[in-house]
Amino acid sequence: MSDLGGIKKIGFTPFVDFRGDLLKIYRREIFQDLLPNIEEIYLSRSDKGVIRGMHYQLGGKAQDKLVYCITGRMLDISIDLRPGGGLGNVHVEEMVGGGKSALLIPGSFAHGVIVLEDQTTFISMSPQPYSPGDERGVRWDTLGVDFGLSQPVVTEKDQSWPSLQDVVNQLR
Ligand SMILES: Cc1cn([C@H]2C[C@H](O)[C@@H](COP(=O)(O)OP(=O)(O)O[C@H]3O[C@@H](C)C(=O)[C@@H](O)[C@H]3O)O2)c(=O)[nH]c1=O
Repeated sequence: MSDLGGIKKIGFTPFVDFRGDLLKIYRREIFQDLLPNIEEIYLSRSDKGVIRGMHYQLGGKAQDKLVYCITGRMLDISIDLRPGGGLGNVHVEEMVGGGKSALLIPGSFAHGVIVLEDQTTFISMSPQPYSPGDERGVRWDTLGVDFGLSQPVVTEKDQSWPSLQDVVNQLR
């Protein structure tokens, strides 16, 4: 397990045999301090150019996420919203389907994905429930990163979040 400025990257060793392989992406024993119980699991599928996020839930409703890319390819984006030196730091991690690692993103980070290939799917597991009334966001095109997207596919909700700078100023 490696620490990427507050985000954890968890490596797995697949069990491989002549039929294919088996990858265990959650074991309570390994996650007992970080993610002892899973409350919700969802699967998300998107085509190339889709942007989801960058979402977070307020205070007591903050949602930790264990994210694993099953098929396709995507950029996983985490934004540090903890008060302190790292506030506003953006971490971009490319994830490929069937890869050997997952990311654990604490609820104190905003999270989103930028999808690089059609039929990209990922699984997300959380120990806290989705709480739409407590959801907030950061607008994807204010992160200071050029994602080189020619035709972004984004919801009205996600296009109308405040800029990263505004969110940072609010949290300072
Ligand atoms: C995420 C989520 C959505 N929904 C519903 C609400 C809505 O009708 C529909 C689509 O919701 P959204 O547009 O918010 O879905 P989406 O933009 O995919 O939101 C997700 O983005 C990724 C990057 C994350 O990190 C997640 O935590 C979550 O915020 O699904 C749930 O019922 N439970 C959930 O946990």
